[in-house]
Amino acid sequence: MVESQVLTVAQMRAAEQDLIDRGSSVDRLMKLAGDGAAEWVWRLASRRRVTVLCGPGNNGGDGYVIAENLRRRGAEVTVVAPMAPKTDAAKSARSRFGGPVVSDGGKAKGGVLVDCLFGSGLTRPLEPEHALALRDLGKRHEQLIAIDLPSGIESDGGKILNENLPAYDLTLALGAWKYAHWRLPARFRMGELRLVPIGIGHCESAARLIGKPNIGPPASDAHKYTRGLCAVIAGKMAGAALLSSKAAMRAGAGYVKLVSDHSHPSAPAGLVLETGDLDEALAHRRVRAVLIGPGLGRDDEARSKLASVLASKKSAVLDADALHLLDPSQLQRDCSYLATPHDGELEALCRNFAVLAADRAGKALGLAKASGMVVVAKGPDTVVAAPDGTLALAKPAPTWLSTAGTGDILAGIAVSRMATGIPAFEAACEAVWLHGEAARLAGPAFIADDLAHKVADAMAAAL
Ligand SMILES: NC(=O)C1=CN([C@@H]2O[C@H](COP(=O)(O)OP(=O)(O)OC[C@H]3O[C@@H](n4cnc5c(N)ncnc54)[C@H](O)[C@@H]3O)[C@@H](O)[C@H]2O)[C@@H](O)CC1
Ligand SMILES: Nc1ncnc2c1ncn2[C@@H]1O[C@H](COP(=O)(O)OP(=O)(O)O)[C@@H](O)[C@H]1O
Ligand SMILES: [K+]
Repeated sequence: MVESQVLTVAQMRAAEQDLIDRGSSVDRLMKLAGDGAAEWVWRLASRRRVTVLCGPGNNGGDGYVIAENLRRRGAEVTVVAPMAPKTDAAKSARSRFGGPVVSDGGKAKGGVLVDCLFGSGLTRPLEPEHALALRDLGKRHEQLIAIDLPSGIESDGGKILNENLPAYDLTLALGAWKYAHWRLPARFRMGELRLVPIGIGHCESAARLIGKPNIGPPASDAHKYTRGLCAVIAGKMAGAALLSSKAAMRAGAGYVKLVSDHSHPSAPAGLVLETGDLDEALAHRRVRAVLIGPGLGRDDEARSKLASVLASKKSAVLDADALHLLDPSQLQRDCSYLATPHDGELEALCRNFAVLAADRAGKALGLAKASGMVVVAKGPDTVVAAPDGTLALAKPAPTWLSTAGTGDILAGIAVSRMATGIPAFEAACEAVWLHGEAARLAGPAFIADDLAHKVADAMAAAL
């Protein structure tokens, strides 16, 4: 879906060029973008005075289109342009604006500031005088709207290039989402996000935004085995694998087995406990997916359990300690693996698989390619990467997830989705969405046990 694609600057330029090759023009796209954005500004301003801060490039050009649109509707608009327009499209948009343009925004104040200083073309930090002007104007306006991106943000990486820049109430993404709209720290400066369409088509290599999955109830002839049997392998810390099992029981699999040497007196009655030989448990033909890692430990016994899981050639979710113990040569060809590292585990895996990359998305993609595993690089802005280079970005999840045991829940959901028989990448994206939704439904200050219970409600929301 076009609305869920997330583009790099290079992909955005190619998509715009594609539209131009089909008969559009930069001026026409700028008019579409500016008029679409003006609609939002008009509503938010509701007759208050508007200041539009315009830069030298096409982001500034959008600003002149917005300003003229508002002026024609009768709004009181001032353009502040500390730099003259440089691109042909921006110059021509400037020439069509019939209102006042000042180069110094020292006196400008009002209801709404529209930031069109720089957009996706920003390649280096703002000059100090421009950063200062933006900061001062931000203080003198009641509400701030960023066009395409807040100025001072790097589009592909989501980095904030200048300190003390304002936070926005609304950011209007033009044509398509850029990475910065969904990456940290940029995301938290943008306020509400809205997409203004300009006719950008489907881009094959684009990353996608993880949205609500369409899961559906079990088939009319379903039974527990057709829905999928998954096995969770416990280790040293009994609680972690139990948490994973509780989440797995609520995430779609028809049958969840906890293979453990512990007694688990608080386990739900519906959870099947297996205490016998691990290789025998894994050999059962109905076991469709296995989870190993939560609470596993890192001793010889843990190492041997991991070796058994990998030797069984079952589809597997590898989490926590299993990611530290993993030897690249243990991964079997033609087996489906899903790894769920947090940043520390991702670092260790990248060292182990000789992957060099700067950010979480780059590391996840590099690791997926080098290992053949689907990688869920989890954190405040989780990404999912597949070995073929497909990338999916999660929308921000509640920060209450930053509590012990929530990763065990994610791994439990993931193995349950995998046990239903869907491909690992889809299982990973569904798991990330269900995990975030369960956290939303759990409200503030939940503990991992509460989160496991809310997985059923998250499933209900996806039906
Ligand atoms: N290309 C197109 O067809 C369209 C582009 N659109 C707009 O165009 C924007 C991208 O336009 P541009 O590529 O012109 O880039 P910007 O307007 O974001 O930046 C302008 C130019 O300033 C220079 N620059 C970069 N960092 C700077 C700094 N720190 N200080 C001073 N100068 C700096 C660069 O040469 C950059 O190209 C998008 O964000 C969007 O708002 C929209 O109008 C829709 C159509
Ligand atoms: N600040 C945050 N905002 C949103 N989600 C977070 C945040 N911190 C952690 N999470 C999520 O919580 C989970 C934590 O997993 P992990 O670090 O493995 O914890 P544990 O090992 O204690 O289970 C991950 O899914 C991660 O994406
Ligand atoms: K901007």
